[in-house]
Amino acid sequence: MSKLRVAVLGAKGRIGSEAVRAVEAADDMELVAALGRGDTLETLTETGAQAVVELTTPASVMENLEFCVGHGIHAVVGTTGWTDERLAQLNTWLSGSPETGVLIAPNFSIGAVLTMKFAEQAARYFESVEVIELHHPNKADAPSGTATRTAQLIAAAREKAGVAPQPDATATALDGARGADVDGVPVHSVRLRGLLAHQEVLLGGEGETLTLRHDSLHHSSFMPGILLGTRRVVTTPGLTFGLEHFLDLN
Ligand SMILES: NC(=O)C1=CN([C@@H]2O[C@H](COP(=O)(O)OP(=O)(O)OC[C@H]3O[C@@H](n4cnc5c(N)ncnc54)[C@H](OP(=O)(O)O)[C@@H]3O)[C@@H](O)[C@H]2O)C=CC1
Ligand SMILES: O=C(O)C1=N[C@H](C(=O)O)C[C@H](O)C1
Repeated sequence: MSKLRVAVLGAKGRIGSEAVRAVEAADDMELVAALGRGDTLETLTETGAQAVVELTTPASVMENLEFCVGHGIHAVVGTTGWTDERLAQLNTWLSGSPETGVLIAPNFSIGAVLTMKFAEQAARYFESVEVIELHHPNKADAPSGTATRTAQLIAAAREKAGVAPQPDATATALDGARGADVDGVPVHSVRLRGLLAHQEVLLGGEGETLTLRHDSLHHSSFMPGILLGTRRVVTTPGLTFGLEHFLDLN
């Protein structure tokens, strides 16, 4: 069987360099390009890349995806910074290339995806919920894409269940003391040397609390998800948001 021809964008970065090694080690894939900043995207067509793993920066990802989708190259995207406007733009590009698949995964770690799903399930049973994400200090964005997605899922589940806004009697606060407000869910960002990528979802009800915690201890934690996403995206046209859609969860 012929191998899937895969390219990595952001190949010199923290996660991109790990992805290069993971693709090289996968029996069913061939790494045809490993591109960094300044490298030409034409390399993707010249090398016949069928799928791209996009791990760059929010400032670069849209230009890269416009090229990939425009050339019918499937994409697996870990880069953060997704807004409704960006998703609409991407869908417009995809409508002009209906056989192309794009997976955007706020987090490729299976444990992190499950944490999001568990938080979504638990959200309607508790009065209060707050998210704390903790990352290495070189991370460019806050809150993390994972925390933003987690808060959005929680908020949607609570709205669907008709849960009242959570209690919070704060009358005065220093700017930022109560975190960022993501759809009504407070999200707190910690940046600390020694950490990689961690998240806690704190849920509180009458006389009890539930804490969901996930820790990515090494960039290898993201690789099974990247490889799974790459294998699946080539047969899944259109936009898929979240690795959970490829995990056969019910
Ligand atoms: N979904 C997930 O599971 C995960 C997502 N991420 C996300 O992935 C992104 C990258 O993270 P991380 O590796 O830590 O960041 P890094 O800064 O270490 O890596 C990004 C790399 O992309 C390069 N780059 C920038 N623009 C381009 C471009 N146009 N073409 C090719 N390469 C480019 C950068 O080059 P230069 O240094 O010259 O700027 C850098 O080498 C972030 O958005 C992060 O949040 C990270 C981990 C897991
Ligand atoms: O920048 C990182 O490191 C990570 N970014 C992603 C995010 O913002 O959620 C995924 C993971 O948390 C690691």
